[in-house]
Amino acid sequence: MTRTPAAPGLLPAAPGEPPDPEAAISIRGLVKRYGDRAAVDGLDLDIRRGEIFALLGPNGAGKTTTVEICEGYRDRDAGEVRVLGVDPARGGRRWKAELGIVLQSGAGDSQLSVRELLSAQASYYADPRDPDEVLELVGLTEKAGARGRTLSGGQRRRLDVALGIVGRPRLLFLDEPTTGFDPEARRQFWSLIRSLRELGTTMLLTTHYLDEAEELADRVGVLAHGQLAEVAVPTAIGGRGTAPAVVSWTEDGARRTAETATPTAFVAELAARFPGEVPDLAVSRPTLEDVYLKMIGDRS
Ligand SMILES: Nc1ncnc2c1ncn2[C@@H]1O[C@H](COP(=O)(O)OP(=O)(O)OP(=O)(O)O)[C@@H](O)[C@H]1O
Repeated sequence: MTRTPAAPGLLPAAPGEPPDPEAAISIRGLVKRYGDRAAVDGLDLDIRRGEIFALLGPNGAGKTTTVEICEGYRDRDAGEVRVLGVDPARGGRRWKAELGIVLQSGAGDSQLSVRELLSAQASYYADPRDPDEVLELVGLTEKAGARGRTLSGGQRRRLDVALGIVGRPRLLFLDEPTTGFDPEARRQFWSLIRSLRELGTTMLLTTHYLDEAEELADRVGVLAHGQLAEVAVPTAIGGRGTAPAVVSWTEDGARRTAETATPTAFVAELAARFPGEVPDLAVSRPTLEDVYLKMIGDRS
């Protein structure tokens, strides 16, 4: 099979070819059945080192199953999987130490202080990050002495992330990381994730927040019925990059809209009809949420 040249990190997974040893995660023909139902049904996926990859999909699509197989927590029925070059079914302690896992359920109920929890976690690793630096990175320095159970929901999630990264993982799994965050906390969390990317951490993110995927991910993959419907950069998925723009404005007291492939020319013509500003002018393209809902709808 020939591959089309693409920018690094954009090559599609190649069904039928062996797993890519250079990839952070390489999956070929993955199948996982529960009874006679396939939760994952022949999945091919490569996640490049250093990228943030968002795995999207409706409830029950197979995201958690896929991620837990990659983490070594679930077995598989068929297919090949390599995570940092190792089959997760046979991953030992050294391999596990290179993974960071931020689960949905927090670790915040402890009687230990935030710093004690982090120091305890750091002690499991050969080359951990300095717990105080991690607290700074996640914005919890002021809570270092607080007991886990006294933290707010958003602070607990930050603590979860801190626990996930203190071992200096090369690959970080983030499962619904910002559920329950207020808008400001989400923005702060996003900037934390970007800082981790700059430090070279590969991240696999599962989220139901499409704006989050759009903000953070280098590529997104849409999973439906245990198969990948599409993998692309967020701006191109579902034909977004070439979809017509929708121009809307107010004229004669009514809201007008028009679809056009040449919005610049359209707006120029429109501008010529009005003496000043075009009232309430807006130009939009389909959002990631628009195309995602269409893709999911087409497959249900
Ligand atoms: N331990 C299990 N036993 C039986 N069926 C399971 C088990 N775990 C998952 N399933 C089924 O496999 C399918 C995929 O589940 P999975 O948890 O991977 O989906 P998901 O994409 O992570 O969903 P969500 O967005 O709701 O977390 C679902 O139909 C689910 O009911």
